[in-house]
Amino acid sequence: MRVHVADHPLITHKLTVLRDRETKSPTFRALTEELVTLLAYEATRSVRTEPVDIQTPVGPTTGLAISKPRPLVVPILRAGLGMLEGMTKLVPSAEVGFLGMMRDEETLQPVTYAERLPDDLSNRQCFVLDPMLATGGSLIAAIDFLLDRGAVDVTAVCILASPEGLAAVEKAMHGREVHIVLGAVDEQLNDQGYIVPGLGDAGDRLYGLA
Ligand SMILES: O=P(O)(O)OC[C@H]1O[C@H](OP(=O)(O)OP(=O)(O)O)[C@H](O)[C@@H]1O
Ligand SMILES: O=c1cc[nH]c(=O)[nH]1
Ligand SMILES: [Mg+2]
Repeated sequence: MRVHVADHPLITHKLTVLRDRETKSPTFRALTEELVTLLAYEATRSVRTEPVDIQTPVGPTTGLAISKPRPLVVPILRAGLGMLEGMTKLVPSAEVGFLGMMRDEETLQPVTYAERLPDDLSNRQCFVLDPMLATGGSLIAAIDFLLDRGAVDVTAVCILASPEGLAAVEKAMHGREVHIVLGAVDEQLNDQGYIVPGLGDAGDRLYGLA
């Protein structure tokens, strides 16, 4: 498993405002989108391309374009939805699939309540979006879902992770190649499975519903 923590003062600045409990939903949503755009730049570094012949106003040349089949972007509802716009701004040709998951707050186990993905993901590059990698249960379930459908290449884009969650994902992957791009790795999980210092409940802060 490859983990890349994006280290950039703009990301750190935006994360600080995002974490602040005084930051209200409209600003939280805007910052989430901006952060994803910065993280997506790194996450798409190995997006597959193919040569294309074009004519510039001056003459012919061969450039590179994102190859087919198109990359698949999968936001994990609800909080991952707040990251979708930032990602598709950068990769407008991407296809979008959806996974609805909620963590049972007693057991901390993920429950999948919705799925809308292509049946056959063989030969697809997939980008999973979820702001919070806490125990890792939701991300492990999402990645397993994609790999079981034949995805060959999975990159997760998360805003924050806990060290415990990252270790859990690594263990669950059994050497299968996944890539995780993060804004920061925080100190730890608390007894309720929240990332500390974290930013609280990302879904509630984006959408304001419990
Ligand atoms: O790593 P884990 O311990 O599985 O926790 C992380 C998950 O928890 C949050 O979703 P939540 O279950 O709160 O659903 P929501 O997005 O609808 O708020 C978050 O967006 C992740 O999906
Ligand atoms: O800190 C956390 C943990 C899980 N889900 C969140 O939204 N925040
Ligand atoms: Mg939530």
